[in-house]
Amino acid sequence: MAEHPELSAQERAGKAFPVSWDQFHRDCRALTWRLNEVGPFHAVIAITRGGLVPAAIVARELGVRIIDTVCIASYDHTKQGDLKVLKGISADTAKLGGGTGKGLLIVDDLVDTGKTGRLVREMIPDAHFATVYAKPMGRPLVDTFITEVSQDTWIFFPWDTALSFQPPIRDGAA
Ligand SMILES: O=P(O)(O)OC[C@H]1O[C@H](OP(=O)(O)OP(=O)(O)O)[C@H](O)[C@@H]1O
Ligand SMILES: Nc1nc2[nH]cnc2c(=O)[nH]1
Ligand SMILES: [Mg+2]
Repeated sequence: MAEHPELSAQERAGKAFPVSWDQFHRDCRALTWRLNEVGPFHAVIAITRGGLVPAAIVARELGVRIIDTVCIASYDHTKQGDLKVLKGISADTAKLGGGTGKGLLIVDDLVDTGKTGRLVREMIPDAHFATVYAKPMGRPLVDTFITEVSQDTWIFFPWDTALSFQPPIRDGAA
């Protein structure tokens, strides 16, 4: 990853993994089937912003109505900078997790390098950490995930993309 610092993470990734709304919903439901065996959970904590969408689906399926956020900014589109915690978990949620996060479920869309996940884990080490997708570097940080993609893959989420014309494969389309 560090060989071409001038390139964005997406440019270094090379491979594209586009995910449709339909596929994402399906993968979130598959994630919930696994989490249902681990819970129950007192609350769901979404790592914003990407974690908001899976958190809504997972919380609906698990019947959890207490949803909190940890707001972290790092990637400026596709370049990762220093992580900034803009908002931590609320005092009410921290109390539900006994201070260490026991019985709390952290949800994010993906782990890549694992930097974001590691930061949140440090805040509440006993919480369960679930993501929909995982890349090898971040995978050891996650307790439950659905699909692993290679480190050189960039995942395109449906809220970041739109339908557009693609040239035929014969003419050089990816
Ligand atoms: O494992 P890492 O290398 O830390 O990367 C994973 C994080 O990167 C993305 O968030 P991003 O910082 O792009 O913010 P966003 O969720 O607001 O889009 C993604 O949603 C994860 O939270
Ligand atoms: N959309 C998106 N954001 C990321 N942030 C870190 N890795 C990724 C990725 O593969 N896709
Ligand atoms: Mg994110």
